[in-house]
Amino acid sequence: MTKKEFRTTQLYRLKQAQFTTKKESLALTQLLLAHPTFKSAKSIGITYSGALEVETSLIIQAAWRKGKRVYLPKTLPNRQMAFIEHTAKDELVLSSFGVPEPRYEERRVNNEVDLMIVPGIGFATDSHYRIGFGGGYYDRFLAHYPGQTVALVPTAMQFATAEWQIEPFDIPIQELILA
Ligand SMILES: Nc1nc2c(c(=O)[nH]1)N(C=O)[C@@H](CNc1ccc(C(=O)N[C@@H](CCC(=O)O)C(=O)O)cc1)CN2
Ligand SMILES: Nc1ncnc2c1ncn2[C@@H]1O[C@H](COP(=O)(O)OP(=O)(O)OP(=O)(O)O)[C@@H](O)[C@H]1O
Repeated sequence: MTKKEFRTTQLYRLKQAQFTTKKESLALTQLLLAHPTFKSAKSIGITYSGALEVETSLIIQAAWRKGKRVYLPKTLPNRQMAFIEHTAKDELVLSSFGVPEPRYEERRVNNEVDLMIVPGIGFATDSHYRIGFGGGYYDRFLAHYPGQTVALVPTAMQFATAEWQIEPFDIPIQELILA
């Protein structure tokens, strides 16, 4: 299947499964918090979640409580992203994608966080390939990212093998945490 064809059917599936995904978010959050890579990370990159995704606000709060620094992506022209530090007091703006994003501030950029929690809409549990909403933001970003990558994968996003086409620029995720 082309990525475009896969996205069409997968977004429909995720809409049907959205309450199950939200329920699975709590268990996935607990698995992440117990994970050695998360425990040892001093800085994490994460997004605020959309309606079809694993809920991330509890992860962000837990990371702050444990003294970690939290970075959110600011999307930039040419499908680039910069990760900007997020603290409890700063205000966010709704991006065109529909999730809260920070304002760009050069002195708060860190594109080399210890751990990147990567969103997506489908993950292959054999090869760890992912497919996202189609912006190509993470493929571009991960090509130059030196840290650890992890994804939280609810049942509706799990595929034994990739049913979509894999392209040369696709980058597998190091660790999948499965609901
Ligand atoms: N919660 C969350 N935040 C995230 C992502 C994500 O997957 N999840 N992203 C993961 O990458 C980035 C935003 N991704 C985006 C993906 C597509 C479009 C976009 O412009 N879509 C067009 C149609 C796509 C196209 O160009 O063909 C549109 O909506 O009109 C924008 C942002 C950063 N933040
Ligand atoms: N490393 C890269 N360099 C240049 N272009 C890229 C790179 N990675 C992806 N692209 C471009 O981005 C487009 C979208 O890629 P793809 O369909 O894999 O997005 P995605 O992984 O689903 O989205 P996202 O990473 O934003 O969640 C591709 O058609 C490709 O042209």
